[in-house]
Amino acid sequence: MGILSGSRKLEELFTNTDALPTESSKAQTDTEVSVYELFKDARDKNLINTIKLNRGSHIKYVKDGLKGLPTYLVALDASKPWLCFWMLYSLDILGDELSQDLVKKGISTITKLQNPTGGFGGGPGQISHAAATYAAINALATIGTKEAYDLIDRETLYNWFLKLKREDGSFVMHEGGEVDVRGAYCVLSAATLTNLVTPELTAGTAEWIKRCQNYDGGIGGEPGIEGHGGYTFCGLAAMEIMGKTDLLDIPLLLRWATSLQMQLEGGFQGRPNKLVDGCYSFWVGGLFPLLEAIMTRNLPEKDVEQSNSEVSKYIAQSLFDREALQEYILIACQSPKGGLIDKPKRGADHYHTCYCLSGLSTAQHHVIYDFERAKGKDLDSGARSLLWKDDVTNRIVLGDPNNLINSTHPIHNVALPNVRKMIEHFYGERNF
Ligand SMILES: CC(C)=CCC/C(C)=C/CC/C(C)=C/COP(=O)(O)OP(=O)(O)O
Ligand SMILES: [Zn+2]
Repeated sequence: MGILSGSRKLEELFTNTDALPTESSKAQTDTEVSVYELFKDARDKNLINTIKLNRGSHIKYVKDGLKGLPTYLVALDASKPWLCFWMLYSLDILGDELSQDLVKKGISTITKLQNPTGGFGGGPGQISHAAATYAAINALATIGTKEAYDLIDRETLYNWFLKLKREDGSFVMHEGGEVDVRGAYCVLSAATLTNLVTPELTAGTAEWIKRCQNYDGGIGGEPGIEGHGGYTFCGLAAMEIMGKTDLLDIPLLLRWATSLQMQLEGGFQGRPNKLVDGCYSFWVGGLFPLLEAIMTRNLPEKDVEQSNSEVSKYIAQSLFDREALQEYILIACQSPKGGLIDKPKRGADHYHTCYCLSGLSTAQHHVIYDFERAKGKDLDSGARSLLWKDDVTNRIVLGDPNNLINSTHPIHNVALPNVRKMIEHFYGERNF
């Protein structure tokens, strides 16, 4: 179906029959057929304004998953920290307080994954991996207790980070492993939360990520590779951590990202001409708070001060269709059995549950960078991560007002207060 180049509400699709797919243009893929039918049904029953997030059944899905964790772990043997993160984060963002028992289990699972030579593996006895380490640190941030923070051996972690670093500034995913932009993001996100970002760690990395941006604006896994939402998020967030987004072509990236929101579904593709998938609600949807902050920061002073200026108003109104994304997630991505999904007719899994919820949170909240507080100060990456705040005056909650979930941090994808708590723990009192 046609690519949505501007913001177009699905509501418009429902009231304007010209905008609906015609016999000749509709039903090009199974996803489009299912989504079309689901949306038509929702329109016929006038459900859009009362549509509900099935919070209770998603919480139950995650909790049942936690009970069955030993079974999952056979199939997903190398993904233990990811499962911990996806599940604990999903509960947290849905507003379900983590029980003492869960906190204890989370800490004991992650303790067993830490290697004496630094970093965390995907399972006990497995070599350390950048993605597993990122997930372990995010899970510990979500648990949010002193015991969770203090299990991290920062000295060996830092030395291991340096072992992943290559001369050209890129990072491998594990010793002897493949290079890609996920490595830079995973290392720098984890290093920011644990106060380990140094000039030695970041030397050359921004220049290497710049080489991963393509002619169309998207960022690929490594230089010369097609851009993809997952890698683009990693590249942009890593650049933001280093304060080096000026090296990227931001207008081109913005154009690429906006073109991935589909008119029919309201959800995002991960790259042009591919299918919409619920997880890109975060990997692509999550680019917009970062892009908004970067563009606002780059505005000439007069546009910022003049709050009614066209350009700052345009940026503040959001760069993507926040309602259409919520429609896709709420109508097409909720499994009737609990948990969230890639697209209709697929089964739920914990990865899609986590990233559909992160995307929902990003669409509901307007999380902004407090650049006024940053002005004129030379802040480290931890201090900059603390400057993100939830602009409560600009929330959009589609359907039932109880659909509102907690806000997530645009760089780390951990609930905002948990990022604050962990940074305050590792950096001490921040004076700015
Ligand atoms: C922090 C971290 C580890 C981030 C991971 C980011 C992420 C989701 C990367 C995706 C990589 C990729 C090329 C998927 C394409 O799969 P596909 O061809 O099956 O999917 P597509 O058709 O939707 O492109
Ligand atoms: Zn997916």
